[in-house]
Amino acid sequence: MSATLIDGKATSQKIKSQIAVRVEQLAQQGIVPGLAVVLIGDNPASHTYVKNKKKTCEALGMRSDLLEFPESFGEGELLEVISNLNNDPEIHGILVQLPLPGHIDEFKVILAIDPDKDVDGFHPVSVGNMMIGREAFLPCTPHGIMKLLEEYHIDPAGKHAVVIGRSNIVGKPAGQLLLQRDATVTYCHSRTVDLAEYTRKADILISAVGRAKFLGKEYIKPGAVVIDVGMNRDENGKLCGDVDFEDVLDTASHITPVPGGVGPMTIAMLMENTLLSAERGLTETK
Ligand SMILES: NC(=O)C1=CN([C@@H]2O[C@H](COP(=O)(O)OP(=O)(O)OC[C@H]3O[C@@H](n4cnc5c(N)ncnc54)[C@H](OP(=O)(O)O)[C@@H]3O)[C@@H](O)[C@H]2O)C=CC1
Ligand SMILES: Nc1nc(=O)c2c([nH]1)NC[C@@H]1CN(c3ccc(C(=O)N[C@@H](CCC(=O)O)C(=O)O)cc3)C=[N+]21
Ligand SMILES: [Mg+2]
Repeated sequence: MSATLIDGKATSQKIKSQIAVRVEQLAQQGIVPGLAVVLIGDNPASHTYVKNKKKTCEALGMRSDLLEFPESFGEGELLEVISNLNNDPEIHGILVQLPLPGHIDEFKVILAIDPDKDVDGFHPVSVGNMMIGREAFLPCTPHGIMKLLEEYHIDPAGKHAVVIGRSNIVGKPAGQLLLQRDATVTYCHSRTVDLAEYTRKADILISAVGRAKFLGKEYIKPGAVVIDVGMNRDENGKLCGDVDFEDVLDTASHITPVPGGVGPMTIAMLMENTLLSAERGLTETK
């Protein structure tokens, strides 16, 4: 039996068409959701993602400003850019593409973003609100994963979810959102002893490691749902995930492809957060 493909591309299209309707409703009130993407340096992968975000914004009738600066851009200058965006009423969302050059303190930069415009969900206020189950901008990749599970009627309640990776932007919040949906959650990371011992007990396996074809079928419990967050290049330079897709196809019950799985959902959730921010501006006076 071959696993069911979890189609992130199709699911993200569906979500984006719903977003487009709401963008149109806002337009009738003279509001255009605006996202500012700040990109420092010339990491080619970052450029691809950022272009993707801009294209999607425009397709949905949203405004997207790309602010590009050289690798040598100073921390103080960046903080000033953010302060200006915080005060710009036409900007509803601010995304600073990570990673930042080594001379810039990432935490300081995230802290400078107005939590009301924190569409990445990386600000400690957003993280804290998410942790205690209050309203917050949810981090896009973990939120996208939850939407995929929902779309495929996979209820995490009572399941054992194993998350490989504990970064602040993917692994850690992914485990939290699964916990909120009543999964029993195990985190694994580079210091985990005998990884397969854990992953073979996973009903839902989330891999956010960043190593090409890291997981073969010996890591997978028969019938498991496999969510592959990894974005890697294989030996031929082709985009691939952490999971050896072909190898696990007969073991897993569901699997996300790379590309076409989690990635497109991340972008869709970013658009949704930006829209939500613009909609909130209507009901709140500041
Ligand atoms: N599809 C999408 O939308 C997105 C995809 N990505 C991709 O997801 C991947 C992860 O991203 P990110 O979380 O930012 O990456 P990080 O490098 O920040 O985190 C990687 C995690 O994997 C763990 N790890 C590394 N080696 C092993 C190992 N041998 N066994 C078990 N765990 C290990 C690390 O452990 P430790 O903490 O101990 O170092 C760390 O927690 C990347 O490929 C990235 O490109 C990222 C964001 C969005
Ligand atoms: N502040 C910040 N926020 C982020 O959300 C953020 C970031 N920094 N830094 C980098 C990571 C990575 N990330 C991806 C988003 C979309 C795809 C995506 O669309 N992937 C497509 C393929 C893209 C391609 O063809 O290259 C897919 O999987 O189908 C991938 C990766 C967001 N990130
Ligand atoms: Mg840095």
